[in-house]
Amino acid sequence: MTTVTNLGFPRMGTRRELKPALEAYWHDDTKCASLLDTAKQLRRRHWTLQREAGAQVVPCNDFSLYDHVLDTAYMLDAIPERYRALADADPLAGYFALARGAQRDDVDLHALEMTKWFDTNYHYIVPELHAAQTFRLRTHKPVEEFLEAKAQGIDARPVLLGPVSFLLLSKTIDGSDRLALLDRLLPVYAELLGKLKDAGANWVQIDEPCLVLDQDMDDHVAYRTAYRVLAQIPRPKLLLTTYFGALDDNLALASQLLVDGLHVDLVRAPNQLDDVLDALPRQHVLSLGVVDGRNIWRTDLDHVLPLIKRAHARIGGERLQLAPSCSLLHIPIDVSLETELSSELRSWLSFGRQKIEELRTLRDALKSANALAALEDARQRQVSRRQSSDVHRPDVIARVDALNAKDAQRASPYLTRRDAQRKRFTLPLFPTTTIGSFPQTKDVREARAKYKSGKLQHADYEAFLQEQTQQCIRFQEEIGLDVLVHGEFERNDMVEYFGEQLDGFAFTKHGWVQSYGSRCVKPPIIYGDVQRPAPMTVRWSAYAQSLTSRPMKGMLTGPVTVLQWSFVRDDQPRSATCCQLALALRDEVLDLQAAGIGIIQIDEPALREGLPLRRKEWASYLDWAVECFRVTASGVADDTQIHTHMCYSEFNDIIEAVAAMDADVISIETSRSRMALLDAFVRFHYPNEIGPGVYDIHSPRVPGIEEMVTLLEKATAVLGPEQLWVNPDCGLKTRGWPETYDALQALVEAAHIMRQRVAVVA
Ligand SMILES: Nc1nc2c(c(=O)[nH]1)N[C@@H](CNc1ccc(C(=O)N[C@@H](CCC(=O)N[C@@H](CCC(=O)N[C@@H](CCC(=O)O)C(=O)O)C(=O)O)C(=O)O)cc1)CN2
Ligand code: MET
Ligand SMILES: [Zn+2]
Repeated sequence: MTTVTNLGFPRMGTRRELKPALEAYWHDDTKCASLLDTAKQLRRRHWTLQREAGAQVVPCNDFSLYDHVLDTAYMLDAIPERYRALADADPLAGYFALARGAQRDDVDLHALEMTKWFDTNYHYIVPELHAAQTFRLRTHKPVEEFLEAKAQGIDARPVLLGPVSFLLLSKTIDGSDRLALLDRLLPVYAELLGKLKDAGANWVQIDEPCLVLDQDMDDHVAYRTAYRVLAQIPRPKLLLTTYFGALDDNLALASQLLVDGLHVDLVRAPNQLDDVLDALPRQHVLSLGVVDGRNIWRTDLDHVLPLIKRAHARIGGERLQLAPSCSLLHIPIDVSLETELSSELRSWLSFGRQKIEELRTLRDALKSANALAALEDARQRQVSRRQSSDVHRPDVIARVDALNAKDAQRASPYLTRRDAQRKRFTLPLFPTTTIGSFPQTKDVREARAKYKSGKLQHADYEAFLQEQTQQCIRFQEEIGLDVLVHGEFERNDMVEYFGEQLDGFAFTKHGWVQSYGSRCVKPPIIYGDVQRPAPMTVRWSAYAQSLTSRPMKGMLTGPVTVLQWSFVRDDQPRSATCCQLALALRDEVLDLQAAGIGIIQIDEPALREGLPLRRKEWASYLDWAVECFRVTASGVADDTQIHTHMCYSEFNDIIEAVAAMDADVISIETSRSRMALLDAFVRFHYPNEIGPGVYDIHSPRVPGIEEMVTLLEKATAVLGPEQLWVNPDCGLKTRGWPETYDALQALVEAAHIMRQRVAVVA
């Protein structure tokens, strides 16, 4: 009979219980037992919840105290030498040191790199390997979590990150070939699988998400080798699990690997079903990802049921499993907690629990007529969404339709604008600025929490924010920054803040999704046509400008980033929604200009992560993404200076698109790479101005003046001094005031030194 399964569950808890437990332990390591106890309770609660919702197979080892890639590296003992003493003495402290670094007594360890998990807003820790890397089983976490579930009467299916994806998601520090380590890695996977079998596991979900990427011949050989070796040992059955896209040209390979079943993503890639059915070996189990693990909409069951029936007719119920498209890590847990949403909107939504319930309905619909009522209910929800006048706004559609090429084009070419702007602002060489946010201290967050819960009056909250903004501006003036910012104290998050003010958006109370470690975001939900009922940032920017005679930079989040970090409607192309956002933000840009704000920054840190996973789809994405940015930015006069900001980006592949954005100034993150990320701009002869970050804001460490001067010298060696700005890598919201004060003072001093050096040469 067809089985309802799940591939992974959020870890943080419906009330983010894991977050304070983690942060308490990081602050005070005597809280260790309490952290582990919270974690155990969460696992138990989540297994029970999934069973109650209808999952017959629930995952284990999907839980993590920080990140599952880090767990895998740690388990395999793939930890760099510098952490080893600490990890041996105190395994938990060693584990977190890899993720967060450690400074105490005689220990000073920096953290491993963190990067985006495929095209999600989740970040994983990048394992750091080298040519002489060896592996062994350092922990038995998957076995322990399997036994923990078993003790609770649950026969869970352990999740492992597969050996090939593990290597492909890692990096080597010596430039050696990651896949060359496979031979050494496989015996450890074999040992682990043997132990899982001994513990009683019948099946293991082995994730190889890299199978949806462009993979070359070497990668293919690695998959073949891996699963041939793992076929030769006594082990549980393996469900080879792929998600976030189509197998496409990797399908033949995936179906030939010596495993026992295959999971495919039919949400992102519904069209692959027939090919998958054709390729599937006769004994294989097939797991169909039919509800969207990446988004929060209820599934159109009438659309999905025929797919399932087709598979059922071909392979029968025994070999068929129904699942979310991917782990539910990327969505919140339970929509029934969102009592403040309108009941109509809520009826369109499905969070983790509801996704599993939908799978149960589908399973029931396959086998009996009893599910008719549930199907009809689901149908009504779709109809109500399709017909809602809240969703569909003819005036918005008309405005998008009326867009033309001129709307995406500044009035004059860059050099003309540059002259107009130089006349207007008379900035020195190496102008200094920051990226927008200043420390979001506990005070700021507490005041907002009190205001939102009604414990702080509106006027008092306003006065508090004004006070913060004033202090921030005084501080910037004192240390001598050239272009100021207001500090973003009024914003909870750079995306949520805008979502809260736009029509077509809804926001949740408990819809937290893990971004990295204990840090979460609450992505807004774009459910309808987007419109801006009133200016969003003008009041704070104008207030800030009124406090200083220096230029105040307006601060907006760009359309692509708002899109990328929200839950986006699935009833029209993402590009259409992005276009609506671009128009709403264009109006904001124009209102800022009208209010006298002459410099406006439009942040697009997520532009690059929105790139499709397959290269053949890049061009069409970049076309509309850049176009949307330009629609937002292009309405202004020549002497209004448009900045953009992109952090965590590798620019080599997309430099043409970045240039096509035609921002007058772009700030980027370059300090960790010691300016290496600048190479693309140099090679491309990027014509506009650039602020390469000279201060790594991800660490409390304060960079010295000379260190920043050295970075600026490097930049000046390859770009003209008149092209360069001086700024940190990103906003300062996660920093504290003391280090911010010292670091920015040093940054201004570094710019002074550069000005003198250039003047002497001239
Ligand atoms: N959307 C988004 N995605 C992003 C980024 C980003 O800035 N935004 N940056 C990159 C890195 N990701 C990050 C993600 C989250 C955080 C972060 O600091 N998150 C905060 C929550 C931020 C927030 O929304 N805060 C709200 C709510 C704060 C809160 O939890 N309030 C408590 C009470 C707090 C108190 O009394 O101290 C409550 O409501 O219970 C606010 O400031 O208003 C956290 O997890 O701690 C930082 C970086 C990539 N993706
Ligand atoms: C993740 S990019 C952040 C940009 C934003 N203006 C800030 O300074 O926080
Ligand atoms: Zn940034």
